[in-house]
Amino acid sequence: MPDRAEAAAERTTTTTETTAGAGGARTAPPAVRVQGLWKRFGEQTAVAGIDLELPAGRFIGLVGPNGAGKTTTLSMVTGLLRPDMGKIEVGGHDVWLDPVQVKSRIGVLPEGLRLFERLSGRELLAYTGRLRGLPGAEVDKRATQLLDVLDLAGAQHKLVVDYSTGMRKKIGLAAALLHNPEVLFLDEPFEGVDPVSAQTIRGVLERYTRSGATVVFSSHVMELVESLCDWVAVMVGGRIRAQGTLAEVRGEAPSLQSAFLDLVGAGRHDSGDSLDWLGGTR
Ligand SMILES: Nc1ncnc2c1ncn2[C@@H]1O[C@H](COP(=O)(O)OP(=O)(O)OP(=O)(O)O)[C@@H](O)[C@H]1O
Repeated sequence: MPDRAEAAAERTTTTTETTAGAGGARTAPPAVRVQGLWKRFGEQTAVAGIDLELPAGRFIGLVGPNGAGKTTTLSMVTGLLRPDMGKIEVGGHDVWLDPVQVKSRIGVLPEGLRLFERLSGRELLAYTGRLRGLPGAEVDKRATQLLDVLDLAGAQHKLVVDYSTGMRKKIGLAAALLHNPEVLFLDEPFEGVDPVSAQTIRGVLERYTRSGATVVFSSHVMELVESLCDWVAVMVGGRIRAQGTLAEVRGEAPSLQSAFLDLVGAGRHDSGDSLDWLGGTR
């Protein structure tokens, strides 16, 4: 009998969606399609031949333990890191053969976000908007709205170098959203963000996906993924262990956290009992 991890892996679904148009049913490409993706760093295999099909218009969580390969995967999918092997498409366009098409359609908030530190928040948005080819007046309007919604209006003239971790995440998110991308990729967007700002970011992202756009974000925080995402991919040791709707991946487990612990085999780890010298009387 398969264990819960195997059963969840078997629940993996293919999710090319069909939309009914005036001329009848047509197949919309998935937001992201990954086939046979590999990346090695020397002896270390970070991503071991994964296939992924992320449906459009969903809030998608990419979850996995430390070192699972999430950042490496997102870096390859967003055109920041060249794969050793494999094919990646975003909205039907090949990321590495058609990079301009892809980059005009995506927004990215990468891990270890590097920003133009000597610009103010507003200048950063103005610069990003012009790089994206938006007219100046439109950039001004959108920047003002984003700064307001993300509660950065008061800090808009401060240099980015002086921003806190959470403020950096928020200005990075504003820059990633400015051109209204079809797919938004976020690596740990809530890390270092206070609960009030997290709620604001959440509201912005929920509104964005309701309009038909796709969010793909990586996180370790299962409660967050469970409350935000309607579609989940679980990565362990460079491989995809399960992908599908939240309900499919959760299966019979009481929570995503519990399904995740089963999938990563957490029950087989020493949970600290061997540290018998730690604590107690000295
Ligand atoms: N530039 C690099 N050089 C060498 N090894 C790397 C490099 N980048 C990643 N790795 C290795 O690849 C594996 C996957 O790393 P990655 O950062 O993609 O994992 P992750 O799932 O994002 O982890 P975390 O949740 O801890 O951020 C790890 O073993 C890591 O040490």
